[in-house]
Amino acid sequence: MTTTQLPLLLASASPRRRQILARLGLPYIVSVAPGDEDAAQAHYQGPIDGLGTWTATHKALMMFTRPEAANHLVITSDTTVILDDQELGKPRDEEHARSLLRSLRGRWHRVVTGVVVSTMVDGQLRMQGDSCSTPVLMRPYTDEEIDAYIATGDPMDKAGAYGIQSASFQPTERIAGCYLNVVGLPLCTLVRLLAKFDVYPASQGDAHSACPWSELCQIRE
Ligand SMILES: Cc1cn([C@H]2C[C@H](O)[C@@H](COP(=O)(O)OP(=O)(O)OP(=O)(O)O)O2)c(=O)[nH]c1=O
Repeated sequence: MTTTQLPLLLASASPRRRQILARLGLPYIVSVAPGDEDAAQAHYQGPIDGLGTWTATHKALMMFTRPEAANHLVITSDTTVILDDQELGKPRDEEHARSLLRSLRGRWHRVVTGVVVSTMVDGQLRMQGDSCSTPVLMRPYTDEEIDAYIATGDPMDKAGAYGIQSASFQPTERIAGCYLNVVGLPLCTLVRLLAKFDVYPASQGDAHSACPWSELCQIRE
């Protein structure tokens, strides 16, 4: 079987990633990689910008412990929010969310998403990974806005405790790169990785946009 014929499996619990991947027009199934990502990340010792790709690789390896991953093209990714060379992670609780949002207020930081595409065919693992980095400037939101946003529950499953796509909070003032990367799955990076397996999108994206996939995917929650 060639990799072109392998069905896609998105190994992710993130509803955003599911929505974004659908834009390629390719059929895919979804499963969730087992394991504790935080515990795994505690062993990481490389440069902070490599953490996303390292964690996406870990998620792929965990996924291949499951029988459903065999004979699939498995997509994993991990989004990290980096402020002053520190990875902020997801909030542990509301107080942590408040402190993360205060530390980001009015500041430029980076959102780095690592993406890995991999296959296990006849016991042979093949893996391609890369990352995408987007500088993001937060607007000077007030403490009251932070509290109102936390009350929605939205920050709790998100790196850095924010969703750029939040229509009510709208936390960012400017971004200098890929929007979908911030939401969790840079299609530009993914399309490049899929091409290494001879898999190409069924849909074309908006060929006139700087990133052909960005305009299509302005997800709002
Ligand atoms: C910064 C930012 C992050 N996020 C999300 C993307 C990711 O879902 C999440 C970061 O956590 P991840 O660990 O990357 O992903 P996940 O745990 O949600 O899903 P899985 O590991 O199963 O694939 O934060 C946004 O939705 N908007 C944003 O603006």
